[in-house]
Amino acid sequence: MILAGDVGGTNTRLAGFEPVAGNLMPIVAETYASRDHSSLDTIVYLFISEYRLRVAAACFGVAGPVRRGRAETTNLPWSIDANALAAGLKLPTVGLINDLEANAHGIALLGPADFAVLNPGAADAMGNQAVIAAGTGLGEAGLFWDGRRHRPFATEGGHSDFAPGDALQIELLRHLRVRFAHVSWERVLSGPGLVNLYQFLRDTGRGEEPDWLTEELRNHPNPAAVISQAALAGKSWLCEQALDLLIVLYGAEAGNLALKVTALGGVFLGGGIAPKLVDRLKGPAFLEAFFSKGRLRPLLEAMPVRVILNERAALLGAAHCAMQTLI
Ligand SMILES: Nc1ncnc2c1ncn2[C@@H]1O[C@H](COP(=O)(O)OP(=O)(O)OP(=O)(O)O)[C@@H](O)[C@H]1O
Repeated sequence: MILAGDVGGTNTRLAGFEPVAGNLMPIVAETYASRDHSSLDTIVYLFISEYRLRVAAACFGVAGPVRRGRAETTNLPWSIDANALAAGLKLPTVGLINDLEANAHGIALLGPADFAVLNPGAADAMGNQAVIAAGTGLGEAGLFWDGRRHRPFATEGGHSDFAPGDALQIELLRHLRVRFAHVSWERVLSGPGLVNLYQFLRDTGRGEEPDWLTEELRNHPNPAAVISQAALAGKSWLCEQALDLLIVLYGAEAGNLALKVTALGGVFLGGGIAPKLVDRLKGPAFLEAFFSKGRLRPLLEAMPVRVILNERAALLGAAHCAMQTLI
């Protein structure tokens, strides 16, 4: 059995796959609330004992930078050590990679039904690719095209400086600088980022917060979902403004990443938030922000842009990396 993990600030997804004729057949899968557990190791041993798995190879994609087989997860108080996991699993090695790198490995294993197309791009699109994923945090990765295949690499681009694009966003940056010494893209483009956008609009007098919303935001464990669901249902003008701003910022930063890796082979939106907002992402605001890069606009228009709808993309990518160690 191949054990794969996608370790995020909110969700830790684990799955067991059987390699069948070079393909990965999913056998068992489970999603755990990351914050309910003290470490990844605890969840891994729980999963293995629950399903009585015999693990031949393992790889985990984790939300944070990985250095020399170790990772401190950015939005969780966890330290992950590949050697300790390997010893616990009685394996010679365990793969530990960034979760967006795992996502990037997973893209080649998906089919057309796993994507929603936002921009078709050039018919002969080829070259580097990029993945950007807003979730609990903001992950970004590139896929270098070596002339024969794509080679994924992790970045920490989500922690680069937020660059405002208009007067409202300049005001947003000023507002957030009071709270955060460093205002990264993650502070405005993620689940907690949506809450920051909403609070900015509310606290700068852009609209009234009705009592029912105050109540829901106070009591709900997932305020980002409250805001986006109220926006999609047309129940709150303030929430709609916050969601509209998130969509514009998603387009702007996806375009920044696309320029940085010259992603003529395509840009992919991963993570848990994009699939919930596909209809909004298909509206004109996302692509307009993606394209609006001055003289390079035609280059961006040639790039295919797709949302990854399959929530197991990173798991598949991690499983694929683990399978390579068996060959
Ligand atoms: N309907 C929704 N609209 C907007 N945000 C949402 C919605 N539902 C959940 N979220 C937010 O999505 C985030 C979780 O995303 P995801 O499922 O990608 O988690 P994750 O893999 O643990 O994250 P990461 O890998 O970024 O650490 C949470 O911050 C949550 O508040």
